[in-house]
Amino acid sequence: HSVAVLGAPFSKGQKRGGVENGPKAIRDAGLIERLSHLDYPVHDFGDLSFQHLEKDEPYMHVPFPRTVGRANKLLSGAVSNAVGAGHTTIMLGGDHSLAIGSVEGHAKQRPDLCLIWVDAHADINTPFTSPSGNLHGQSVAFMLKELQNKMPELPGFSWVKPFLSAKDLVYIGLRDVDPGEYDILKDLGVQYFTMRDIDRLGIQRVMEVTFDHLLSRKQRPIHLSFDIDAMDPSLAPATGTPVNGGLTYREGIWITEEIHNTGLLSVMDLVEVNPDLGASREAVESTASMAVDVIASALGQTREGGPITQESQT
Ligand SMILES: N[C@@H](CC/C=C/[B-](O)(O)O)C(=O)O
Ligand SMILES: [Mn+2]
Ligand SMILES: [Mn+2]
Repeated sequence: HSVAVLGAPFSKGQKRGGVENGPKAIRDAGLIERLSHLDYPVHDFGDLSFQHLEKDEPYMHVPFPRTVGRANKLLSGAVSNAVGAGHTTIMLGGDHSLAIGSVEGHAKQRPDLCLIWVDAHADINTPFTSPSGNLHGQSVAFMLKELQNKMPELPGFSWVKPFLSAKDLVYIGLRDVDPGEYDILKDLGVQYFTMRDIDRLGIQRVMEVTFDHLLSRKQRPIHLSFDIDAMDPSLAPATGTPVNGGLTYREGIWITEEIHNTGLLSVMDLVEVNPDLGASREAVESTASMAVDVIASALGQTREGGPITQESQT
């Protein structure tokens, strides 16, 4: 099958300028060229253009709700079309509020999808539990059926009907979870692996348990929502909410190689690359290059040159 690349230059899910330049930074790091070496056609759909609404007062302490809601409605349609056309779709962010549109649009085509959220953060605050009000820290709360009665009617989001069950979600890389998020994760029994869990179990076991949890009853499409801040800040410094003690390069690439090997990857988000936040040009380039490596390995690029075969895994 073919690959579609879709840029989403958007930043209003949080307050730090520059993340809207993420798609360009990732492209400038050679994404399309790298994907051209893989064995299927790549269609670059370019970048979506988002309207910034003039009147968009905060709701409670949540900034730009209508702008974020509108952007995600547009993105949902674009992702739905790309998946419907048979493409494995790569969405380049932009901040992580874009996952609302990306996963919702994917679920319109593949309602049986499961979601693997690789991130230092859980992004599962409601407007009531959020310490910042920033919607990039609330994305998952809009998706979950079990949180429907905990969510207010946010202006701009009436089009979003919760579509995901807590059992269809797994987190990998958590290390900065707010108290309200912790309560939600525990109440809903969400399967998650913190960085401590990864140190205890090792990344191979984490992926085995993840796939057993999500795929053992039946194989189904995977939505991988990869926040670049899951990686250790030494590897991805140019991002809005860096947290020490992140994934090593090899852990990050193990995750994406294993997801590729399921043959079930359908949509991948790569978000939160903010080229304005790198302390140097090298810092920006290493962050964007990390993003390209993560995407390329999720799409089949291997470290041993050819396809990863059974014997090479022994
Ligand atoms: N939990 C914090 C941080 C949110 C982080 C969002 B990110 O994972 O998309 O970077 C908040 O809700 O403000
Ligand atoms: Mn995130
Ligand atoms: Mn994050």
